[in-house]
Amino acid sequence: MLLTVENLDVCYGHAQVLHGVSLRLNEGELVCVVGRNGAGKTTLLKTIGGFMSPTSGTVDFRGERIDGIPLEQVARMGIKYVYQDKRVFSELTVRENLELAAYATGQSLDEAVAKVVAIHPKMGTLLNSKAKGLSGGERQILLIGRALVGDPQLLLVDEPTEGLAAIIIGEIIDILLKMKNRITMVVVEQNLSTVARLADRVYVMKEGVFSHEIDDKKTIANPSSYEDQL
Ligand SMILES: Nc1ncnc2c1ncn2[C@@H]1O[C@H](COP(=O)(O)OP(=O)(O)OP(=O)(O)O)[C@@H](O)[C@H]1O
Repeated sequence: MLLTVENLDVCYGHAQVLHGVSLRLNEGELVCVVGRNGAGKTTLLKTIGGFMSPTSGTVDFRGERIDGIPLEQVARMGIKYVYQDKRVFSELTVRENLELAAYATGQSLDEAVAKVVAIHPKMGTLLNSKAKGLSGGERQILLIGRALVGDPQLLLVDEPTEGLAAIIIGEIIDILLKMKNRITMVVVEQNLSTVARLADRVYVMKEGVFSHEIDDKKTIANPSSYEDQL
């Protein structure tokens, strides 16, 4: 098991948002977490990624406890978080955005550029463009490529298709499919047709609790069969 989350309780102040959440993830798997707005999906990713500490429960990564350890240490262990907000360093060029990621991980700029070009060759023609001029889809691709710099072992991807046009969503799904099996991923998604194409396993989150786990490929591919569980 690459990641084991056991009985996680997480609070913002006095408000408890996650209640006894447990999740396991094998190496190479792509697991989707689905649920309505406010269900607690982002909070779960933030807790795994070291941005928040649980009030109780544990997070184990490669057999080591990582809950409550400093964020930089979690990142160094090979867990990267792709934020929901699609924020890049907009005044910097694509190349400079990658340079920052390269610097932070000790990889060379060439290696960092190669990572993003490998998932989306067109990015090679945009290296000198300011990131603020990128489309929403290109920005998301830059963020995913940037997260791959340093060769993480686990990628936490928060709503990668949110706010994007259907044709771009298709491109993002193709990129995630290309990465599948090479890197283990937890992807939070509200768009069930995206989930149907991507997921090996699905957790349905409702009001801070995992209400269902779906591991049958046929069921996953037929989202209308589980949309009423959201
Ligand atoms: N910083 C915060 N302080 C207080 N409450 C918060 C904070 N962030 C989130 N919450 C609350 O925690 C609950 C879960 O939020 P979370 O963002 O994890 O849900 P989500 O399933 O990811 O939803 P979304 O799709 O809207 O991002 C919500 O009720 C939200 O209002």
